[in-house]
Amino acid sequence: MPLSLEINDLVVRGRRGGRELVHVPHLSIAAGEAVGVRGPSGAGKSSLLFALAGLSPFVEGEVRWGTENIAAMRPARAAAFRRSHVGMIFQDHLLFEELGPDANAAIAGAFAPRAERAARRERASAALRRLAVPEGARKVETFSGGERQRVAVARALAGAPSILLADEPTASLPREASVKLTQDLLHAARERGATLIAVSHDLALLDAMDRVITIEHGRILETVR
Ligand SMILES: Nc1ncnc2c1ncn2[C@@H]1O[C@H](COP(=O)(O)OP(=O)(O)OP(=O)(O)O)[C@@H](O)[C@H]1O
Repeated sequence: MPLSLEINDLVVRGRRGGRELVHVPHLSIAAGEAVGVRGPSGAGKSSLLFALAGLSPFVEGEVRWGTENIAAMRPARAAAFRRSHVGMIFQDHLLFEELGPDANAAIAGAFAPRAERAARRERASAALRRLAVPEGARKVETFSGGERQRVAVARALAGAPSILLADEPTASLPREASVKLTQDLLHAARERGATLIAVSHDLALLDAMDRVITIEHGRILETVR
């Protein structure tokens, strides 16, 4: 189910009573929209992304996905919401080095009920094939940067998410590979009607988005369509 995002009076802090890392008075993103987030290092882009995923412990205000305010959820509820709706691609991938691509991509289903586990494995394999990740039992520790990035994308897609949150998904990839990954990511999001929010410095990626938001010092400076 496609989900829109509505942010109201969002403040993210690194610790209780600490300084504001992010302050967004208002932001609306339509269901199925693809939005890029850019800004200098330390601007608060990752902090915003984590808050959107309900992964920041010190938030005030509303982060409403559809009718649900993830900023007000207890950690266990937020985790359940993420499992059902959110696919995340982290800046440093966070892969399990000792496992192969299939196990990595399907990992979130490891503790799911049997039927869901099978469905997730199926979607993980389909995503790996479509992203042309080398098959087989090789551990991902032997994978190149681009291959690892594609495993991380496949893992995000394996949960059939309605929300895709990506932190620098094309970082450190050569131009051709980053263009391809951007296309794959957009295609996967559009196919599902998923809302895509991608933090990036990559101009080609930003250019491919419906809208680009610029953040500086934790504040939205401008929005360009
Ligand atoms: N838990 C925390 N406690 C205190 N400060 C934090 C915490 N997490 C991040 N920060 C600070 O908040 C600011 C924003 O960090 P963030 O990682 O969100 O920036 P970014 O825009 O994603 O940067 P980059 O492009 O370098 O990844 C930085 O100054 C960072 O040092």
